[in-house]
Amino acid sequence: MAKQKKQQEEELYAQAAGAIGTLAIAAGVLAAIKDKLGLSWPATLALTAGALVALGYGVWKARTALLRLWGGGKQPSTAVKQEASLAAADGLLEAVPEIPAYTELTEALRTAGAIDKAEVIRADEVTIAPVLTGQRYDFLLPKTRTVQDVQKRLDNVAGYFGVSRLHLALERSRDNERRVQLLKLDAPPFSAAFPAPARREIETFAGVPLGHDVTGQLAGVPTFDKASMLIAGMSQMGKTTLINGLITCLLLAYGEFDLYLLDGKICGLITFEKNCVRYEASDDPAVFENMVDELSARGKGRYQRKQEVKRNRQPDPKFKPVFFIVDEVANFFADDGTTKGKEKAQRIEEKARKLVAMALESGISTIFMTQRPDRDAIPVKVRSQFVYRLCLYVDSTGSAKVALGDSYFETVAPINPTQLNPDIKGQGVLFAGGTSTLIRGFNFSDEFMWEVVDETAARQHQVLEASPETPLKTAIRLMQERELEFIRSAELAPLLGIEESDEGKAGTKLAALLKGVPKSRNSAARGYRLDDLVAAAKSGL
Ligand SMILES: Nc1ncnc2c1ncn2[C@@H]1O[C@H](COP(=O)(O)OP(=O)(O)OP(=O)(O)O)[C@@H](O)[C@H]1O
Repeated sequence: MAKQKKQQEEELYAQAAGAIGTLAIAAGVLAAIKDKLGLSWPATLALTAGALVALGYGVWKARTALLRLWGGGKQPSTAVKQEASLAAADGLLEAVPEIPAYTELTEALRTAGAIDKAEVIRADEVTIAPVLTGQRYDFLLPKTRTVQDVQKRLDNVAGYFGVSRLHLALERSRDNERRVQLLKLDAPPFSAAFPAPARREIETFAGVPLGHDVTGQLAGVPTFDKASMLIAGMSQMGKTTLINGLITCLLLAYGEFDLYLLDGKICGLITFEKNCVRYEASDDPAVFENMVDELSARGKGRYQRKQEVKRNRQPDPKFKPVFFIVDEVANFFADDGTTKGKEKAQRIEEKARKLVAMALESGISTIFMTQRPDRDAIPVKVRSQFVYRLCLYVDSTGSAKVALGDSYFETVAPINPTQLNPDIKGQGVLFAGGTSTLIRGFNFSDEFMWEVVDETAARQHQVLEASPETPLKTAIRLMQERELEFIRSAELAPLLGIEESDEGKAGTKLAALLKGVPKSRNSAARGYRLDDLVAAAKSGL
C-alpha cells in the first residue's frame, strides 16, 4: 500500500513539472510570434488558436478521405449512426423509413385507448374479408399490445366507428396474442332474417346447430356428449321456438337417441310427442320428480354396467344418448311456503342436481329452460352444473349472470344479453367452451318439423320391428292387436306363457319378464300401460 502511495506522489510531481515546462514553451512560442508579427498579446492568442483549429480540421478531413480510400467505402456501424444522427439533426435525411399505417384501424384503436398515440397498425399486417353482413378485419397489434387491450376497449372502438357494441364481434386467435379478428357489421345484428337451413346444412354441420351467427353461418355446440345446457330468457323472447329448432336438428343429425320431454308450458313441445320415450305436459313438481327418478335409475344402471365391464377388463360400453328436456323448469323448484313444501322442494333440488351431475358420465344430457332467471328460481347447486349456457334477452345484468354464470363478465369478449334488441325474437348469447357467440335460433315451419318427426317415428318403429322377439315386444304386439291402452297383469301373464294360478306369484313372474317396466293401476286392478311398454322397448332398458 505504502509503495503504491509513494509511486502516485512521484507521478504527481512529474506531471506538475511537465505542465510547467509546457507552459514555459507555449509562453516562449507566443512571445516569438508576437515579436515576429508585431501584434498585441490578445491578437497573438486569437491568431494562434484559429490556426490550431484549422489545422485540426484539415487533419480530420485528410484522415477520413484516406480511411474511405483504404476501406472501400465500408464504415464502422458507430460511424454510420453518428453520421445519420448528425444528418438527421441537420434535417438532411430521414433517420428511419416511415411504417405505412392502416389509418382507419390505427385511428380507431388510438382513440379508443387500445394502443398508444405513437403506435400504429401496420397496413401490411391487415387483411379484410367481406362477409354477408359486414367485414372481418384480421390484423396484428404492435408488439407492446395483446388482444385483451382491444377487448377491454371494445365499447370505445364501437363508439369510434359510430355503431353499437353489438355491431362488433371480437375473436381471439389461438396462435398469436397480438392477432385480432374483428367483425364489424353494417347493420345491427339480425336486422334481416336468415332463411332456415336446409337439411343438408344441418346434417353436415360439425356438431349440433342451434341457430345462425351474425354473419348468417350456422352456429352451435360441437356435441352434447357429457354436456348439459341451461337456456334462459324472458317471456316471449323465443325460447320455445329455439328448443323446437334444436330438437328438430337433433332428430336430423344426432343419430339414435332417447327423448324425455317435460312440457311445463303444456303445449310448447307437443310436436315431438311421437318421438319420445316419455312425454309429459305438466307443471306438477311430482311429475318432474318422477321423471328425474326414472332417469336417475337409468343412469345408475349405466354406472353399474360401466363398473362391471371395467371389473371384467372389457371395453367401455356404448350407451344410447338420452336427452331430458324441460320447459319452464323454475315451476318445479318452487315451494308453497309450508315446512312440508320446503322439504319437498329441497328433495327435488337435490335429485335434480345429482341427475345433471351424473348425466355427464352416463350419457344423459339435460336441457333446462326458464323464463325466470332469478337467483332463487333455479337453485345455484343445479345451475352450476351446466356446461353450455344460452341467454336470450333479459332486462338485468343479474339475470344474465344467473343464466351465463356469476363470472361470465370476466370471460373473453362477453356479450351483454341486456343489450339485445327484444324486438328481434330468438336471438341469444351462446356461451360454450369459454367463447361467447351471438346467435338467432331457427324458426322452422311446422310442416318441416312434422316431416322430420314422422320420418324419425317411422325409423324408430322399424328398429323396434327388426329387434329380436322378447316378452316385452310380444306384450306390445298383443296389446296393439287388441287395441288396448291398459292390460291387467292377470290377463297378460298367461298370454306370455306364465301358467300360475296364484295371482301374486304370476305378477312377480310377469314383472321379471318385463324387466323394469313400471306397473300401473286402473280403477279395478294392477297392470301395464301400452305407453310404458313402448317406452321401455324404445329405450332398450
Ligand atoms: N327465431 C325467430 N324468428 C322469428 N320469430 C321468432 C323466432 N323465435 C321466436 N319467434 C317468435 O316470437 C314469439 C315468441 O316465441 P316463443 O313462444 O318461442 O317465446 P318464449 O320465450 O318461449 O315465450 P314464453 O316463455 O312466453 O312462452 C313467437 O311469436 C315466435 O313465433
